[in-house]
Amino acid sequence: MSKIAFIGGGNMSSCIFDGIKRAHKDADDIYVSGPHLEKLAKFADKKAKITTSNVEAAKESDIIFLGVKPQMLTSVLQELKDNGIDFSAKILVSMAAGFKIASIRRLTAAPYIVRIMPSTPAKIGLGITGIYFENGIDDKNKKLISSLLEPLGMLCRLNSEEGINAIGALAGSAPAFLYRFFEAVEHECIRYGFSQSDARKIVEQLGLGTSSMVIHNHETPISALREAVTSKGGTTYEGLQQMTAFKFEEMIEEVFKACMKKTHLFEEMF
Ligand SMILES: NC(=O)C1=CN([C@@H]2O[C@H](COP(=O)(O)OP(=O)(O)OC[C@H]3O[C@@H](n4cnc5c(N)ncnc54)[C@H](O)[C@@H]3O)[C@@H](O)[C@H]2O)C=CC1
Ligand SMILES: O=C(O)[C@@H]1CCC=N1
Repeated sequence: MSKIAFIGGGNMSSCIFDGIKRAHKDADDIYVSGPHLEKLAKFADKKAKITTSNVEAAKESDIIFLGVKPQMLTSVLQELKDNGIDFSAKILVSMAAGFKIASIRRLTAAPYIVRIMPSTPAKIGLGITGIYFENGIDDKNKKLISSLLEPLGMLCRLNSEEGINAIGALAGSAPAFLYRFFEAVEHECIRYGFSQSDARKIVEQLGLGTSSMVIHNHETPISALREAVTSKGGTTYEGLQQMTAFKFEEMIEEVFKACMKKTHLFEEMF
């Protein structure tokens, strides 16, 4: 097994780390670095080598996952470069939104760079992870990196970095938008007299039942599933009319546009 490091031990690194540990029982000695050793204790409990030195983690590894926020990545890469890390035989795997391969290469001169875009449901093996391999990464390494990410759920191979940007919005950010919908329904449950605990259970079952209906009726257009709920002259129709009046589809379009705009702004900044 190649030696693996995570620079930054936050949410996403933790999801990927756990996935690797689930699927690759031989993946010992994974390095995780971050500024606060106490915050890395959960990795140490799972036999990771934890350190406050990004340089040490990078030096000791063949595959380096970059798990810091985009705003931190320039200084982290600069630090590695300034400390003499030789990237020529290493693979950098960046999960940062809006941080292009060209920018990573400018800072490191690394020849092998992969961009990935995970999502938090990866924590329970139900994520969607976008992956973009640049030319130059051989099939063996493509297979290896893919095998590290497959435990996270669906792996979506993309042909461009713009594809990574899109999947970042459509799959990376979208859980936040669905949570916002769930929060609003939970709020309505309470308005109509349900306890907080019952409201939560209703939202959980609503999400599970509805997405399961979509999955179990794979050949059926989602619009047909909606129509099956909407009795002619009935109550659902009135609710949907309100969604139309509030320009629901236009709102969703604007939501994703805003994500993409920020991603492109990041790309110009870094
Ligand atoms: N949270 C999400 O749903 C998704 C996040 N991403 C990307 O994943 C990356 C990480 O995001 P999260 O895990 O959500 O953030 P996070 O805030 O949970 O993790 C970032 C980690 O970096 C560490 N850190 C800060 N400065 C550092 C330094 N100088 N050296 C080493 N470590 C340092 C922090 O202590 C923290 O543990 C970001 O680039 C983000 O764009 C991508 C897709 C989805
Ligand atoms: O909010 C963000 O910037 C990251 C990228 C996709 C999901 N979370």
